[in-house]
Amino acid sequence: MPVDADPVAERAAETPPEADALPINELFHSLQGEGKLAGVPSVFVRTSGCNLRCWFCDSYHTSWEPSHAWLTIDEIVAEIEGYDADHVVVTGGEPLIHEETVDLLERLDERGYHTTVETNGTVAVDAPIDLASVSPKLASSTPTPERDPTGEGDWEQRHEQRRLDHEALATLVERYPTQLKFVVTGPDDVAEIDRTVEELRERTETTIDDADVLLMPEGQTRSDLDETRGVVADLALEHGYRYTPRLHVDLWNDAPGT
Ligand SMILES: C[S@@+](CC[C@H](N)C(=O)[O-])C[C@H]1O[C@@H](n2cnc3c(N)ncnc32)[C@H](O)[C@@H]1O
Ligand SMILES: Nc1nc2[nH]cc(C(=O)O)c2c(=O)[nH]1
Ligand code: SF4
Ligand SMILES: [Mg+2]
Repeated sequence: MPVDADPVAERAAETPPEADALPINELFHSLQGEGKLAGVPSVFVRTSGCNLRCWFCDSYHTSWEPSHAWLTIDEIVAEIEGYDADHVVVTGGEPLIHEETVDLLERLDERGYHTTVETNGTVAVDAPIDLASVSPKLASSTPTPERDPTGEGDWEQRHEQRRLDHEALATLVERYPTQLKFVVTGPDDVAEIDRTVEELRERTETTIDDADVLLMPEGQTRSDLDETRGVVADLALEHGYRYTPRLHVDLWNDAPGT
């Protein structure tokens, strides 16, 4: 359920409290829609704020136009404990730009939760993470002036400079069980996926199987996915990578809190 419609929002501070806190855009219970754990009931904690600006970002209100309430780590943990779930997905925005995300992950680990972190792979942290769900951003994600949803085009260069950090990616792959989940817009993306995976294999001792490389169709809505999912499934088959659906979009389209 989005924070705006949640009772927590009524208690939540609009400015950062003194205690350890995170800017939270939404906190809800759903089925993990993406990746190796697709279908698993999970609590989602969505932080606000991102260091990138993908033109296609399906969480516009955490990146292009961030909005949030400040919740203390205590409040977030209490809210999570109110659901009957043992999996927690920490996402954003980019959750790893906030130091306090590490504190949240430590508290969840102490309580025995399985944690997945959805990250763009540009920030390496040291935290108890059970699955690093890393989604490195390809050139096709860059907000060129024609694609920038605000029409300004002023994030193009910053996004381009930051989107791939091979050192951070290698650290994440070495530290955590990892899935590499690439958003695919079409066949032209595959060459950059091949190069990125190769570069990573050269930088790390850790084995990266093709089955750990997931191709996910770009699409914020069912009708977007109607255009992309077949093409991306065929690319996965052709190149030996894994396909991941966007189960939540198939089930609930682009409804918030799903
Ligand atoms: C909103 S992001 C938040 C986490 C992190 N910033 C990242 O990009 O990995 C959550 C996931 O949604 C994916 N995503 C965002 N917009 C998408 C779109 N239009 N189509 C498919 N996947 C998308 C991201 O690549 C990432 O795997
Ligand atoms: N159901 C559901 N599964 C998801 N897996 C990753 C998500 C994300 O936004 O990070 C997401 C999401 O927003 N909803
Ligand atoms: S990195 Fe993630 S949250 Fe940031 S703009 Fe891209 S998809 Fe959105
Ligand atoms: Mg999402």
